[in-house]
This record gives sequence, C-alpha cells and structure tokens, in this order.
Amino acid sequence: MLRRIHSLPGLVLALLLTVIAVSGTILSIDPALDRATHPPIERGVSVAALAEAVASRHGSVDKIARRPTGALTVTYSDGDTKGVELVDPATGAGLGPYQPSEFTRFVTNLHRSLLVGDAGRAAGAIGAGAMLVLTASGLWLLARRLGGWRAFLQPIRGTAAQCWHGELGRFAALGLMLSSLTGLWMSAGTFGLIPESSLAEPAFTASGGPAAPVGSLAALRAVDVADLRELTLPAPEDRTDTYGLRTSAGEARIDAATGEILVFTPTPILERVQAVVVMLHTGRGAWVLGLLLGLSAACVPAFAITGAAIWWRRRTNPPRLANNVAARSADTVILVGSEGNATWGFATTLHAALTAAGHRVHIAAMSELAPVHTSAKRMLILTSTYGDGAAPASAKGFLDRFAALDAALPVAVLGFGDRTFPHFCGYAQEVSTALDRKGWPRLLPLKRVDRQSAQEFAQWGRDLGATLGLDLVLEHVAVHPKTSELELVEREDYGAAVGAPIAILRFRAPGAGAKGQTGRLPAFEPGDLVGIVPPDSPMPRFYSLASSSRDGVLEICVRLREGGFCSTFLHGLKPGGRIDAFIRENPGFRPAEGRAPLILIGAGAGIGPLAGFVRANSPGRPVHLYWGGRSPSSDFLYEHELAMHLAEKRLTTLNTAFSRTPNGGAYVQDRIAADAPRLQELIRHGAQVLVCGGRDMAQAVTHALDAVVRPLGLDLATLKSSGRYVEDVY
Ligand SMILES: Cc1cc2nc3c(=O)[nH]c(=O)nc-3n(C[C@H](O)[C@H](O)[C@H](O)COP(=O)(O)O)c2cc1C
Repeated sequence: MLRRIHSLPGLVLALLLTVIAVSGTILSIDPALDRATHPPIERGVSVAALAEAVASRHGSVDKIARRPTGALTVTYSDGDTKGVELVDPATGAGLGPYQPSEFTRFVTNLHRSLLVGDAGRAAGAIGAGAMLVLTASGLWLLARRLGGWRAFLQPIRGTAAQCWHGELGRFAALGLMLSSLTGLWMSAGTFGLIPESSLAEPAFTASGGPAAPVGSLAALRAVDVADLRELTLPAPEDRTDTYGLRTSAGEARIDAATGEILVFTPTPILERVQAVVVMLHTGRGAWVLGLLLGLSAACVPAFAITGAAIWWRRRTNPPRLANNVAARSADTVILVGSEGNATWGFATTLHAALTAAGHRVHIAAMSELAPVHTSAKRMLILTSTYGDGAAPASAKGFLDRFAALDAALPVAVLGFGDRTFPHFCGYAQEVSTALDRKGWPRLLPLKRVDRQSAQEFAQWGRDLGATLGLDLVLEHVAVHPKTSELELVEREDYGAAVGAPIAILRFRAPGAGAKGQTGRLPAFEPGDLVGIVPPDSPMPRFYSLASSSRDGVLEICVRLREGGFCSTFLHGLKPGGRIDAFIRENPGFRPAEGRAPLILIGAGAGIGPLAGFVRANSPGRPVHLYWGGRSPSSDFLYEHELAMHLAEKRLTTLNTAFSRTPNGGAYVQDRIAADAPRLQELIRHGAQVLVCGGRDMAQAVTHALDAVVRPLGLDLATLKSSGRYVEDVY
C-alpha cells in the first residue's frame, strides 16, 4: 500500500514535479547572485538623509523601496520623464536604471503558474502536496528497507537505480519537505485560503502646514536605511498628503510639515509568518538555505528517472509463466518471497525443471498464500531477506496468512540472502520456525543460498530431486552482462605437493592490434568479482579479483576443486589461452575510506583480494594480514610480493599459519586467538576486519574473533552492521 502511495503520484506527476523543481533550482541561485551584486545595506544612514540625497537629484520622488533582491530603488519624475533607478544606500547616488531580469521573470512565472495562470497555480499546489507525500512515504519505505529508523544511515544496497534513489532521497528529503510545505502555504495564500489581515488603518489628520525639507523630519531621521522596506513621498502640491513609511515592524504615516508620526500600524502576525514562509521557500534573505533547497530540488529529475526504472523492473517481474498450472490442480506449489526479483528467476528455473519432470506446478508470491495451496502434495518456499532480517516485498503478510491455515503439507524452505548481513537469510529462518511450530513436515531442512550462488541452488536441487525420486538438474543462469574475451598472460602454480593445487592467473585484454599494445580491461577493484563462463556451460562461476584494472592485469587465485568444472578448465589453461568474463562489482567487500587500521584474514586462495588490498594501500595506513596455508615450501602464495610490501610499509605485519609443518601445524584462527591483545587494540582504534576464504575457515575465524571482541563490549553482529566486519566467503 505504502509503495503504491509512493509510486503512483511519482509516476503520474513526474513531468510536473520536474518542471517545478528545475525552475525552483534555477531561482534558488538568485539570492546568492543578488547577495554578490547587492551586498547587505550597512547601518548608519537615516532614511531622512537618504531621501534628502535622492530628492536633491530629481524633480519629484514618488517612492524609495527595498526590492526582494536586496536592491534599493527610487521611483521618480523629472518633468515629463518618469523612471526607476538603483541607488547607493550609503550616499543616495544614482547607479543607473533598474532593469529586472526578463529571464528570472519568465522562470518565476513558470515556477508559480506554469505560464498558464490560475490553472497552473492550482497544478503547482497539487505538485507541492504530491511532493510532500512522496518525500514522507519515500523516507518511510527507505527506513523499512534498511531495517528501521536506527539503520537509516547504513549503506544502501541494491541495483544502481535503487542505490541512487535512496542516497539522493536521504540527501534531499529535508529540503524537499521544507519547499513543499512552504509552497503549499503560499499556494493557500494565493487562493485566499489564508485570511487577510483585517486591521484597518486608524483615521488621522495631517497638520496641513507647508512641507518641511525631508532631511529634517524627525520620524524619518530615527529610522535606519537598513530597516527600510518602503517610503512613499507625499504629492508636492497636496498639503494634506503624508509620508508612508514601512519597516518590518509596521507601517507609519508621517506629517510632511511637522515630521511627527500621525499613526502607526504594527505588522500583523500573519504577515510576519508569511514573510518567514517566503524566506524559507525562496531563500531570499537566507541565500545559503536557498542554495541547499535548490540542490534538493535538483535531485527531482533523478528521482523521476531512477524511480521509473525501479517501477519498471518491479512491473516486468514476477515473470508471467505461460505454463503455470492453476493452484487447485497443482501437485507442487512454489511460493516466492522477493524484493529485487532475483529469487523469481531461481523459482522460474525450479518451476521449469519440475514441470519438465512431469509435475503440475503452480507458482505464486508468498503474499498470495491461500487455503487452496494446501490441496497440493508439497510446497516449496523460496524467499530472500530484506531490511535487517525482514520479509521482502512479495512475502508481506505471509506469516499472518499462514497462521490462519488449518491444513499442513510437506514443505521445504530455501533462503536467499547475503552472508555479510548480520541476519543471514533471517526471514527464511523466521518462516522455517513458524512452519516447525505448526508441525508442517519437512521435505528438506532449511537451506541458505549466499549471494545468489547458482552452485548452492543446484546442490539444493539435487537434494530435492533425491527426496522426490527425480534427477533434478537446476541450472540457473542469471541474466549476466555481456562478456569480454581475456587472454592468460602469466600463471604461477602452488600447492601441488600438499594436494591443494592453487594457481595465480593473470589475464589481459587481447591485443588491440599494434605490437605491444593491449586492449582495454573493464574497470574493477580488488575484491570485485569476475564471472567466468567456462566453455560448454552457460553458468558463470565467480572469483574474487586480486588486482585493480589500473594494474593492467586481471588477477585471480584459483584452487583446483575435485570435479570443479570451471576450476579444472582454468587450471588447464596455458598462456595465450582465452576466457569469456564479465565484472560484477562487490562494493560490500572493500576497505572503508580513511586511515583506520585494516585487519585482513584469509586462507588458501582467499589471499587473492587481500593481497590486492595490500598492493593498493598507500604506505602509512596500518594493515595486518593473517593468512593460513598448508606448507611454507609449497603454497606460500604471494610470499615475495608480501615481503616487498612489508619493506615498503604497505603492509604492517604478516602473520602466517601453516597446517602441515613437521613440528605441528596451526590454522589462521589459532593466530587470531594468540594475537588477541593486539587485535583488541586495533579494534578499539576503529579497525575494519575483512575476511576472505572458504566457509569452514570463515566460521572458525568468526568464532575466534568473537571471543577477541567480547571483552570490548562488542560482538561480530554489531561490527557487521556498521561495516567493520565484512566477508567474502565461498
Ligand atoms: C537493502 C538490502 C537488505 C538486505 N538485507 C539482508 C539481510 O538482512 N539478510 C540477508 O541474508 N540478506 C539480505 N539482503 C540480500 C538479499 O536477500 C539477497 O541479495 C537476495 O538474493 C535478493 O533476492 P531478491 O532480489 O529476490 O529480493 C539484503 C539486500 C538488500 C539490497
């Protein structure tokens, strides 16, 4: 519902809001420009002195006014010539004719009325109201997505459009709320919805004596030019006419002969409020605020584009399956919980494989759970997790609907999540617990898939197939970007003697033609992933990158896995051999900006990205590397390079643990436990921990490190949620 409240006005009014916002941004620059061209009026000159200086230069002066731009102008007549000129507030000297900018007038009209009068003004008011709703609902949605208001400033994850939409939203929300609230108030004033001040000016009678020189009038001598809003001068031939003086405090009538104040009307409260509202909307009198509001408004076109992209992606998914069997005649029901739609892709692969195996399969969103689904023979629930362990969009309300069901049927839950979140597959776990509580029989125990791993999904498929008595092959091919061809230029081989062959492979883009020249590599950083599509398989396998594209090579560390399709292919590759590859950014696994110490922990081929981080470190930032291998003589990867980094101070300390040494081996987690005091000191100084390697190693490290940070009153979940403990685990 909230999402609909957010997306509907956004999509329908995108153009209107963009016009209002862009024109508002242009106008927001004016107060800063005006301030540069008309510096604030200095105190020390009286209105009487200014009026006298001006009157001495002109036949007759009608009015001296301070414009919203801050400029002081005089409306005068010299014989038959009438004019308006700018004056110097300190001396009253003329500065040339006053010519307001035609462009500003045009943009102002566009902003206020879309150049179509009252209809445009009404549209503007609707736009302001819609912007208020969009901003409030957008903030609410973002907080929900991030796991609550306390997590509101956490990094935003998702597609590029989602990240930009959210980041800009956080930046612009306050400004947009202020602009739309004040805009609504001003529109209400325009349409007479705010009562006019009804204070009538009290009656007064002028003395009727001969007019005294303006410079001698006491009431005008008492007012500083800096406080002046407007001074109207009496008609010279009319002895009953008076001076009208307006300041922020109110309006006074002044006798032209005696210089006495005949009557004073203070500015009504509503008018004062109106002046503040105008200042908050236009930035006039507060140019810095004006620029900030303008910057916020400048984000609106980007909201329209990224918002439309997000909506379109959501709309084109879930996939409409032609062969989706009706729920009442299905033997298998697949329920999908998804926010970004990746899980729908996996569910579609499962649907196709089960259908091909002769099952009648119905697929639906978890939020559509209905009693009819329990007439099937089995239920398969595939769900991702959002927020901080919360339900994804298409699973909203599932648990309530589930609680209302009476029947039970065999079920399997497959969670999709990301290990780097504190609550890995938290929602799948919650669903699983609810199923257990109601005694639903299990086809398989809960399984968690990390970062959309096609391999883990395929393994679950094999397990499910075994349970159902099928040979179920789930070959899920996520839509991946176009691949580029890369050529192996160098390889180093380790570990064969200890039964764990690992190769460091370096690739370049194949030559672009001229001798010695190479083609361009795509851009990447250490820790990003390269997806390699091996021959005869459409399914890419992902490897962490050990180099940055600035190094001129794409470098990975690959451990040969028994029966591993891609690792066997890569280990068999000779210099000159080629691969098809694409880059997937992995911004969640990078050293944080700044100078805080880094603690890098890994084992085996997991050293790849860690060595890349060390190589990219500028000397001076403390970096401590803990790494575990099997034997110093066989698989000490990057040994010479790391020694060089130590000498150059890119690396502060290197702690290795080898498991197969003659006098008893050790593992990396042993080094961590033994080094607890130093690690505690580093963590106290804000250190970030980056872990890369196999799952078992990561689990052992988590255990050891948790014991290290507990005495500091911390735990790994807290470090994880603040980005100070990140993992790349496979
Ligand atoms: C904003 C955001 C929050 C997430 N929160 C979690 C989380 O708390 N636990 C988890 O295991 N995965 C979390 N993930 C990862 C997603 O569950 C994972 O990428 C999943 O494959 C997305 O599937 P979907 O596109 O079908 O929603 C989060 C992802 C994003 C973008």
